[in-house]
Amino acid sequence: MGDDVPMTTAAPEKKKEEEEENRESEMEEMMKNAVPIQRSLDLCLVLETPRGRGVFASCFISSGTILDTCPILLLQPGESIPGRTIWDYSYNWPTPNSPTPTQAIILGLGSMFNHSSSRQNVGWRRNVENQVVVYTALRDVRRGEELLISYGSRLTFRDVEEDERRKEESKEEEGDGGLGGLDVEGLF
Ligand SMILES: C[S@@+](CC[C@H](N)C(=O)[O-])C[C@H]1O[C@@H](n2cnc3c(N)ncnc32)[C@H](O)[C@@H]1O
Repeated sequence: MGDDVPMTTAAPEKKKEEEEENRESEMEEMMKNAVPIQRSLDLCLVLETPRGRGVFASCFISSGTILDTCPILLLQPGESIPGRTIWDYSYNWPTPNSPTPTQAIILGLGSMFNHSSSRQNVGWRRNVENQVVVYTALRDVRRGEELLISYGSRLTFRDVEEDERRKEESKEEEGDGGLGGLDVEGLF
């Protein structure tokens, strides 16, 4: 008994190492398909604006900054969702095997960008392969300015900018003047 060599811990240790190596190579494999996410920390959500909730610059943002990379929820062609509201948060999305585009719900902050016909300062681009939308500052943006995209010309709601324009026009006719933009710099 005294001369017996005790069982070493080498076998379980080796097994552990192998498992760790396997985990690492599985992870490496998985990371080959990773989509890089770029986003700015200089954004905030303002809850009550004439357009509802909106995304604003909490610091100066320089032209060309990637503001966010948002994943999407792709709907099936022809898929219908009861209720209208969700469609206000969807974009047309090309589908490889279908002649007609389907709809995609934009997840994250992407769904919070409001529309402007004349003062948009954010551009967006679909990355169809990775199923993300990338939002980029089109010009320098001041702290406190709202970040606005274009939804195109077929709006499903009454555009506050139109109302503002009409108000300004009637003011101009009365001898007042100037088109104002929403600016919440005082809030920060
Ligand atoms: C994608 S959501 C944007 C986030 C929305 N403001 C919220 O609070 O959830 C689109 C909706 O925002 C509102 N909206 C966006 N731009 C607008 C604008 N220029 N005038 C009025 N409402 C606007 C409309 O209600 C529209 O259906």
